[in-house]
Amino acid sequence: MSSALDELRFYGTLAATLLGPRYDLARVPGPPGRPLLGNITAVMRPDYHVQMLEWANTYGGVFKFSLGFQPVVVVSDPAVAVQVLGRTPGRAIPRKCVGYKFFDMATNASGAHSFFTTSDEAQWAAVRKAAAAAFSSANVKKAFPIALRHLLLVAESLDPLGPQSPGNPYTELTHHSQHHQPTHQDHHHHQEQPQRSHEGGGKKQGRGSAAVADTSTGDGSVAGPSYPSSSSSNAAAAGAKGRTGPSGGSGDRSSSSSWLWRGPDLSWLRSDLSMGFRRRSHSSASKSGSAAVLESAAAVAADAAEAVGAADSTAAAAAAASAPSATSSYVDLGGCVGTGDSSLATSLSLSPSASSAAGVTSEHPAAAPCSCGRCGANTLRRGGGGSGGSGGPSGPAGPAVATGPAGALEGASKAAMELLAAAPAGPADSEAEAEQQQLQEEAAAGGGGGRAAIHSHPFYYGAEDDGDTSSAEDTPATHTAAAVAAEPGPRTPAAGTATAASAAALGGGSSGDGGSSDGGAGAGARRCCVVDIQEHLELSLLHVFVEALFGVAPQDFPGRQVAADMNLVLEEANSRLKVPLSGLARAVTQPVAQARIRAAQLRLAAVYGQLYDVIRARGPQPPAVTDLWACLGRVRHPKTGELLDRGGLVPEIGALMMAGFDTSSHSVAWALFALAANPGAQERVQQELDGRGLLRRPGGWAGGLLRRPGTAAPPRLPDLDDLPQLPYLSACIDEAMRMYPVAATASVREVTEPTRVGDFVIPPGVIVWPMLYALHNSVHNWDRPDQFLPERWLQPPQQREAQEQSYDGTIGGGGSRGSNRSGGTGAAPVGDGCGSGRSVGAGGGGAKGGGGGKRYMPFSDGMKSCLGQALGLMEVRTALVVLLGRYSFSLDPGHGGAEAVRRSMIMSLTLKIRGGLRLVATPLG
Ligand code: HEM
Repeated sequence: MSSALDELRFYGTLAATLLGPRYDLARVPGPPGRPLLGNITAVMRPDYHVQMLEWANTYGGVFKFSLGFQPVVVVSDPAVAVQVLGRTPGRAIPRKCVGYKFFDMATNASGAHSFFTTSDEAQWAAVRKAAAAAFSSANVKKAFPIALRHLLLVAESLDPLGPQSPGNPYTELTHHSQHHQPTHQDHHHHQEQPQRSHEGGGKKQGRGSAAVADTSTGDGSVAGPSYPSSSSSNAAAAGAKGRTGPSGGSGDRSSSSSWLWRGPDLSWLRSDLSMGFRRRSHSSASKSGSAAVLESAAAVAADAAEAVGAADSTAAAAAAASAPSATSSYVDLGGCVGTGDSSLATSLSLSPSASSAAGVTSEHPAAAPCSCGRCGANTLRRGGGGSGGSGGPSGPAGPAVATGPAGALEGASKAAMELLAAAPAGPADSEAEAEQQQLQEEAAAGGGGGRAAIHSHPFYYGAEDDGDTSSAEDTPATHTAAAVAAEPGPRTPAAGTATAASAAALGGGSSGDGGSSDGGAGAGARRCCVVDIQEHLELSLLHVFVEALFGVAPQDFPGRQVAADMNLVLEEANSRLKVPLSGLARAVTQPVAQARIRAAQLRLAAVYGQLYDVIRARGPQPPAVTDLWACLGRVRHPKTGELLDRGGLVPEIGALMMAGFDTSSHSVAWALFALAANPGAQERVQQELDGRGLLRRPGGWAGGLLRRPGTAAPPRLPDLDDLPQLPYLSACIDEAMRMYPVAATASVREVTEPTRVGDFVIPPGVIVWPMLYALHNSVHNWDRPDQFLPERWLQPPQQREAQEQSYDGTIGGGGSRGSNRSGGTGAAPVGDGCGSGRSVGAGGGGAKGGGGGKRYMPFSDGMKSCLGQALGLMEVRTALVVLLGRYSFSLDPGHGGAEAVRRSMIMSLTLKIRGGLRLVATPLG
């Protein structure tokens, strides 16, 4: 109700302003609007940023549209954008972040503002200052091994036929995402073209093949049956979409509308709003989730302080290594979760023994197909193989198809298995085996030496030692070792056999780099897997966030539920942002949907509250401890001087979480999309990785015919110093972030006093919106903006500048286009391997607005620019190095081509792909 009053008050003020003195608003060009509605109908689309870009191309770098009575001035002129964003508080134009009040929905349940959503409150300055210390390059360095570990696990999970680390939380995503739940968007596509399956389609292609282009024509040439539409696939999709909890449709990432179209789903009523963190062990199973977390919090804080005080980093590593092991593994939630049969809360409280009693396994998940008979979890879908290996129609999806390992084993030719088993191990084997042995020894020793940095982290959130007998393999440390050890190459005999057998069963259908798109007699037996990469990245980078910045082990964190809830709430926030008073209207017309969103909000708030408890339980920290949780714990209220209480800190925790994983995960997803759609660029990245030993190399050969699976040499693990040494990869990242700046609509401001924006004097109350998507894609700012051209970032700065001048558009009267880039060779990059590459932009004279301009600012600019830029870039680069070093990616033909994917873009705080980004991941080597 208070937010409704806020809205009414806002429009009252605005009306008074507009009836007052005259301004230049009427002179600002823009699309004609309808009486009363203005342009609401034009922007009531999930990809409204595309509409804004069209208007920017038509009306120029400063144009106006209206949401009912609310005028909005959109800025894509670089010089004016910089002026509006304000580089320093003193020079900033007076404004507040009015649009962002809706995103308070995602940061807390009470409607209080967080620092992300304000810029004028004193508390913003206090929190920003405190949090900034946590994003130092030293802390980014500390976060690197954590990010690497999670991303290795993600990489491992993309090859479900390969060995999996026990409890790899991403494997279950992969396997669920073998099935595709048609989204509303898909229905549109399906109307346009024959339905298709991802199931082993003979038209799957590998690197360099042209089939992606073929499918982008939407000609329906990809053979295969229709998507599964049975309840089993619904259940699987529910899992895949993170609908793990009682929120019903909340986990469906396809769109907020999806759950509306599905009709009322009252399963959320069974919600357990408390959603405590997961219990850790047998003994803690009787305690509340929070209690279990809090119990260990003090130990973590002690470790942290001790680590800081320790004379060298070895001591810190030792402190972490000596932390008792986590005693619970991720529970394979199976396909049943999200069907309403069991809530995540219930699943989370399963102790390891209970898990195994329930059939939960930490073995290769494919060895444990869900027995529910409905969800079809763990059945595999493969491109270029199986029944579709020869280009013929593939078998129907679902549990009935023996596509899992059992089926693979059954179907495997015994002779092929023997041949593969008998093939001599090449040098790669022995090397890799030695490496595996080393890793296992390290893991057994609890980290230390060599790659110990990966295995240990001073803030590793160890469980209490309660005599639990769970294996130490469950610790994140050994996950890393296992993940690395599981790189194709050395295999345990069982896994190797299964893989070989499966590969044989796949019949040599090629989706590999041979480019044979029709399966059949591919030179190497390849397997590939269709994954919703967005989902993997969201969850893994959320885990990185909580582990690196809050010192909370992901096992203790309901990551899938949080990601799903965040998606739901953010989409709602976006709709409210566009349509005035829509929140009020929806509360009346869609009470069930609104209640579901409210439930998600409350769950999120409960999670933030638990993180607050963790911070307080660890107690005050010495100034040398600069981890985010410690920094936040020190923030004092600017007026009272007291430490921020729960009401003050919870919204800030929520804001940081909101800002901290959605952005980086979708930046990676967009880069992978761009590279999947541009196989030539992808190959060049991989050549670059190869040059630094970061690419998985082909393995040995069996009988001269088949590449012997399991013999590929694992790539070297990247270290932080590798990241800036990959110029072509950096260029691809820059280009992907240019075309798809995830925080595309960030930076919405309301001017609070008469303000000059470009040539126009704008009255207070008007929303001024420097729109990054339009800035990055406007024809006025870029040559061929709709083309993915990494090369444009490789030119020497001077040449680039000259080129920029040559297509210096009509906006800004020849103003400078400070070509900031995200690192590497960019102007004035800050720091080292984790360097943010932040530059202040090569502003030149003559730009309209007088401040110079930057036409590339994916992290925004000015006093509210991204705090986590260095961390975010490190995550993006690490993810791409790890994933592209092990797989080649192509678009799932089911998407209907690259253009169709682009048409599925939605803006939901961040730019994402409705229904997920499905990529075919084909192991290299
Ligand atoms: C590639 C990844 C990322 C991108 C593209 C990105 C982009 C942005 C952008 C455009 C803004 C400005 C929003 C505005 O103008 O209101 C912003 C703000 C912010 N970002 Fe990021 N971000 C990324 C990663 C991160 C990470 C990993 C964190 C860590 C927690 C983070 C924390 C923040 C915070 C706290 C703010 C608000 C600053 C303030 O309001 O003063 N970001 N980000």
